[in-house]
This record gives sequence, C-alpha cells and structure tokens, in this order.
Amino acid sequence: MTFTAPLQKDAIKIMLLGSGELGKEVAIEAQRLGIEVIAVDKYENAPAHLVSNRSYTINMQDEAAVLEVIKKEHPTYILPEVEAISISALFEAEKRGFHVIPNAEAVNKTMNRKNIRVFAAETLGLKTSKYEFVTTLEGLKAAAERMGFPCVIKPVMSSSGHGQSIAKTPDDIEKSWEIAKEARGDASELIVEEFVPFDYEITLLTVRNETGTVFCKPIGHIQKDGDFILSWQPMPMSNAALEKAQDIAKAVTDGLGGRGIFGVEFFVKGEEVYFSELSPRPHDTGMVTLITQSQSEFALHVRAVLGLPLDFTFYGAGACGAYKAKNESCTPVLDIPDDAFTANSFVRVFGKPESHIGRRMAVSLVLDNDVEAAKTRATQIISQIDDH
Ligand SMILES: Nc1ncnc2c1ncn2[C@@H]1O[C@H](COP(=O)(O)OP(=O)(O)OP(=O)(O)O)[C@@H](O)[C@H]1O
Ligand SMILES: NCC(=O)N[C@@H]1O[C@H](COP(=O)([O-])[O-])[C@@H](O)[C@H]1O
Ligand SMILES: [Mg+2]
Repeated sequence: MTFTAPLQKDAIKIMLLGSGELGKEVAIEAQRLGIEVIAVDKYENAPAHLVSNRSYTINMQDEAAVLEVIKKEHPTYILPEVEAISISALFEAEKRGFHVIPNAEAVNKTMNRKNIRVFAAETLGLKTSKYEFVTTLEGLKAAAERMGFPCVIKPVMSSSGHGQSIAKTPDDIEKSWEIAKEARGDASELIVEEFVPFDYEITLLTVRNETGTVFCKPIGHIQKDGDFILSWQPMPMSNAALEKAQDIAKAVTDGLGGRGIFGVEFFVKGEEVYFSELSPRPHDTGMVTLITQSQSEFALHVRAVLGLPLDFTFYGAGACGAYKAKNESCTPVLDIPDDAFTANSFVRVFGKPESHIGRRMAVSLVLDNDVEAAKTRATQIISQIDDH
C-alpha cells in the first residue's frame, strides 16, 4: 500500500471515538505509519488527544454531535474506543460510505450485553453463563431468585465493571439495583448472570482482516470489582481448552465480520470454556502485549484496519499491572520509583488530566522467562507507585 504524510490532501485519516489509554496507543501506532489521527472524547486532554493531529471534545452519545465531527473530518476509518457512543451515528456514517471498524452492526452487537449475549448464546449456540434481562427492581428480584445466589448483576451497557455487582443473598438485590445506576453507558436494562465459579479467565486477542485471522497467546487476568488489576501472557492452559476458545473466538469474530482486533473474554472451568463478552477493539488486559509481542495489540489493530498482514513475534512471558489512583486531583502527579525502568520492565503513564479514586492512571509492564516472576514484579512495581 502507499503511505502519505499526515495533513496532506489525500492522507489516510483515522478517527478515534474514545481517547483513553487504549486509543492513545492506537494513535501512536497510526502516527508511526504517517497516518493522520483525529481523537474524540467527552473530556478535554484525554490521553489520545495528547498524541493526535486534532482533537474534539463532544458528547459521544449525541448522534448529531458525532455525525458533525465525522462530516467535518471525513475520516478514512472510524475506530470506536469505548462502549458509550451513539450507535445511530455509526449506522448513519456507514450508510453515507464511511468505514466503521469493524462495522456498525458489530459495534451495535458488542456495546450492549443483551445483543452480544443473545447473538453468542442463541444465534451461534455458544456456551455462556445462564442469564436473564430485567428493567425493574421487581423483575430483578424475581430473576435473581430463579438464577440462584450468588449471581452477577450488570447494566447492559457499561465497562470496566462500572455498575456491576455480585448479589450473594436476596438482601443484596436492592443494593445491586442502586449500584447499577453507576453504569458508564445505559442502566435502563440489566443482565442477571449465573455466577460461574471459574478456575481462571482469559482474554483471547483475535485479529482479522482479508489476510486471515490470527490469535495472540491467551492472556490470563485478575479482576477486582469488574476491572482488571493484573494480566499476564501466556496463560498456561490445556490445548483442549485453548482450541475450544479459539474455535469460539473464530465463530464470534467471523459472525461479526470486518477488520480489526477483538478481545474475546472467556471463563474456564476444567475443560469447560464459557464465552463471556468481547470488545471489538484492543482490550485493557491486552496492554501486556506492549512488552510481550513485536506487534502489540495496538499495532495489530492498525495493521488489521489498513488491510496489512498480521504476523508478529512473541518475545516471551510478561505481565501488566494496573495502577489505580488513590486520590482525587485536578493536577495528578504519579511517583514512580526509578528502578521500575529496567531492560525488561517499564511503566506507561496515560497522562489523564484528572485522577479519581480507582481510576486507572498507568500500567507496569514486565518481561521475564517465567510468567510467575513477571506477575510478581509487575505487582511489586504497582505497590511502589503513589499519587497525589
Ligand atoms: N457470570 C460471571 N461469573 C463470574 N464472574 C463474572 C461473571 N461476569 C463477570 N464476572 C467477573 O467480572 C469481570 C468483569 O465482567 P465483564 O467483563 O462482564 O464487565 P465489563 O464491565 O464489561 O468489563 P470490561 O469492560 O473491563 O471488559 C469478569 O472479567 C469476571 O472476572
Ligand atoms: N475496560 C475498558 C477500558 O479499559 N477502556 C479504556 O479506558 C478508557 C476510559 O478510562 P477512564 O474511565 O479512566 O476515563 C477508555 O477510553 C479506554 O481506553
Ligand atoms: Mg470484560
């Protein structure tokens, strides 16, 4: 393919709808190929805004506002980076000939748990936890009784665990109903899921375009309150379980179609593999590939979007720890010990303009021959970081 410089008349333009830490790395990879990057988010100075050619701050759930920036910028590719985006704007953009990654219908299916769950479990017949959808507190109480306790309650549209809770007894249901209102997206409908007592959970990064489908090695992770705190690669698992996960990931991503990377999430219990959900874009647990692969999940996403070959080398075992702010600040400062930066370890600071307690601000990345040693060191680095 041919590459032009950014800002020229016929430059290839990528528009990111969502400009957090994941979008920032996508923007950097696109910039490395001379692609013009336009970063959009709902707040100013978002991480990807800082490394893009132009940035916009708009209400991304407002159809007119999203269409306005699309019409103004005429991007070659539109890359959704968060769940909470006006889907009608994406359908309209696609109708007008814009290329949405992977495609508007895939974004529609995955941004809402109801759509993706019904598609995976009922259309594709994949194994998932049991589930029901509810819109009222009474409906939630009844569904939880049918499901049994503990059960997991989540808004249909949210991410990073916002609005999610586990009800251990019927007495917890009212609290779960209140927690669900903290959704980042849409809490007008909730999913009640059977709690799966899995042995471990993985993200299987699956990249596809016309050149084929490629899997990264499985990423193991630990989540706290629905948000990842540690991820590592590769997750040791049986060939049988890995093959099942790959078959499911291929079926789901083929079903969704389009170009790009997908973070397909699974729960594994013995040899049983449950499909949970997927992101039609880079995945937070996949930040570990910044140190383990010659082409990170972000580089692979850009390659997939451009229709380029998807080959890469796996360097070796690694781990990624999430640093979450301990303080609220409009001028956040991170204190990171110098010895976190070695030949085989480093920290990526996202540069978020504000910190809130629990907000992910940075990640530690460690490469080691031994995955357990990498996990220990990544965790240790996080424990030595502070903020004010
Ligand atoms: N049915 C379940 N049984 C057991 N654990 C669950 C279940 N559903 C979710 N979890 C736990 O909560 C975590 C977050 O859930 P889920 O991925 O559905 O939320 P999310 O808000 O979309 O997160 P993200 O956007 O970070 O992927 C899972 O990775 C898992 O650890
Ligand atoms: N699990 C999804 C995920 O990790 N998404 C990442 O977090 C950002 C929002 O962060 P913020 O809430 O700190 O603004 C998103 O923009 C995306 O990069
Ligand atoms: Mg998830």
